[in-house]
Amino acid sequence: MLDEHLKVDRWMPSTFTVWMATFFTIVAICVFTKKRLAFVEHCNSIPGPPAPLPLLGNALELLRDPDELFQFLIDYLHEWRQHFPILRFWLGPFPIFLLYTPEGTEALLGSNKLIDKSREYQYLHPWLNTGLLTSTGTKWHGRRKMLTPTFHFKILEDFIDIFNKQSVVLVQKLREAHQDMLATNGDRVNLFPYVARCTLDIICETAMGRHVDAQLNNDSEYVKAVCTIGRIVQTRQAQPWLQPELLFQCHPMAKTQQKCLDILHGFTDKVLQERKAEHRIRKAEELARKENKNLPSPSNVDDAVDLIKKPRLAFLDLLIEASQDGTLLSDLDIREEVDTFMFEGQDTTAAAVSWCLYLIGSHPEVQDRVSEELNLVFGTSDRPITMADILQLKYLECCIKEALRLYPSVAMYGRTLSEDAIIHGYVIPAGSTVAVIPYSLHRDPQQFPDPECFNPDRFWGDSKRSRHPYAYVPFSAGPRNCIGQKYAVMEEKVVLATVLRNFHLESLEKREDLILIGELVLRPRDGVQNPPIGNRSRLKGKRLLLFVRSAVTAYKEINRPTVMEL
Ligand code: HEM
Repeated sequence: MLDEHLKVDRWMPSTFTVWMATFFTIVAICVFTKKRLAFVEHCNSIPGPPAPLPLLGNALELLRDPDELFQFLIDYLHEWRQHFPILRFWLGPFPIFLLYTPEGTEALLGSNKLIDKSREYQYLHPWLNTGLLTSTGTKWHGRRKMLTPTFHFKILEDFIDIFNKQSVVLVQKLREAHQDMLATNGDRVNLFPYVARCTLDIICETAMGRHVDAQLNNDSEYVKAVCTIGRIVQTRQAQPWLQPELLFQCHPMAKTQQKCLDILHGFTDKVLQERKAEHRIRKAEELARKENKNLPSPSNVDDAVDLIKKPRLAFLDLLIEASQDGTLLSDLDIREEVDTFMFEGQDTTAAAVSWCLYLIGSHPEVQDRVSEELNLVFGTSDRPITMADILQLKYLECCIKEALRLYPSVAMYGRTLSEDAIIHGYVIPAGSTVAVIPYSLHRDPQQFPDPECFNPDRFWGDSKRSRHPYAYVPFSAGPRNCIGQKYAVMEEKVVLATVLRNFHLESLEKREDLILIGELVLRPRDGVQNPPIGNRSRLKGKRLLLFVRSAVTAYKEINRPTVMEL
């Protein structure tokens, strides 16, 4: 009995211990509060609106309908930039600093140290894990070095066939949509999903060497999963209560996400195993051929690229090659990179192509010049587009660049600072989120006079020389710029040229009437039809309109005028 009493006593803290624990807790709270107050005071010395509520900051001002949020932010920045070069907001207890000047953008993106992605990217982790887009530190450095050769010009050249093939399907699908529309006495078709399915087919074939045939079969499980998971990520980014993992797991969306992940990862894993088997056979054949013919080994990079480039390989094959039988990259490593390409390479290009079509369709004089250029390069032939053609389509390239200036596909990208950074003379403390807003940056009147005007000539010839190197960053810039930039511009050129060789476009919706949504990509609210998440289905209205006729009048009949929606 006594023994038991003593046992209990041993576990009871003495009064001294309680006093010490209380004392240290109070000291810790005081130190934390002092530090926090100094941090808040410091952040508040950087230009920004007052934070009306201590814990919520400016969150309530930003808690708006998604239809309004992007426009609100842009309008706010437009006013703010007249007075200050940087904008600080408080998102709850976290400060976020927005950049929209070339100098500020250079300070962030030009740094080799500030390469950590911001918190918002973590919702991509279930799908992409930590691939090139979401990784950091030594992992990112190693991967970037390893993946750069897979975007070599000679390898991209092989993809032109795929760009051509899928663009032709797009034209065929637009024709069918046009016919359906006539048959149902409609006057418009939503163009954006057609383009999105085309870019999905392209990235799937170039990244994995497999067809998902999104254009021919938009009921595909994989296609639906890609679209749905994109919606889930952007929903979580916009809704703070879905961000903590624990709360998210209680929401039905978590189940939907798991279903999508099973489909997406299952597909990539299956293709990976098939391609690895094909790779082994190819290697064995290559070895046999070499032994027979005693072929010399490659003497420089170009020869080496030549060697791995035949027959046409997808990015996945190049990763298998680079993995050195799993010693440098495991199957999981390869999967996260392929999934990253699938994510980064689809919506971004779909938005870029669609915006460019919309803008060209709004400016007849620009469209005339594009048509002239197309006639010059292709005459009356409807042959596929070659690399030589792509290099000649200079004015079309200016249109692509100017469309990306006005409507950059990635409306915002952010970093978490791993150390203090000095931007415009302000010390931005380590741990903060800093984001570049290309939409505003690209409208700096010093760099782009009359910034709202769609004028592709801004990019003609040497005109970009007079601009700050960080004034135009649709593909980001510095060490973490877009690895797929060349691929994207080549793809855009082929898709646009193919559509414009077949249709004449006329946009009916005025730019000032568009409602912009800045989610994973910048899109017009009523221009994209996404599959619903779970049971929620959103029916889209009809906003961005394109008036479509036959394009190259020299050799194609002019169809009855019709109207298409973007
Ligand atoms: C018009 C089309 C595209 C645009 C506007 C675009 C834009 C961007 C931007 C702004 C970033 C930086 C994001 C950040 O810092 O968080 C980025 C990164 C990246 N992009 Fe693209 N992109 C496009 C197409 C593509 C394509 C087609 C691919 C692949 C096939 C691709 C692959 C990547 C990857 C892997 C990264 C991460 C690079 C790194 O962190 O090292 N992108 N892209």
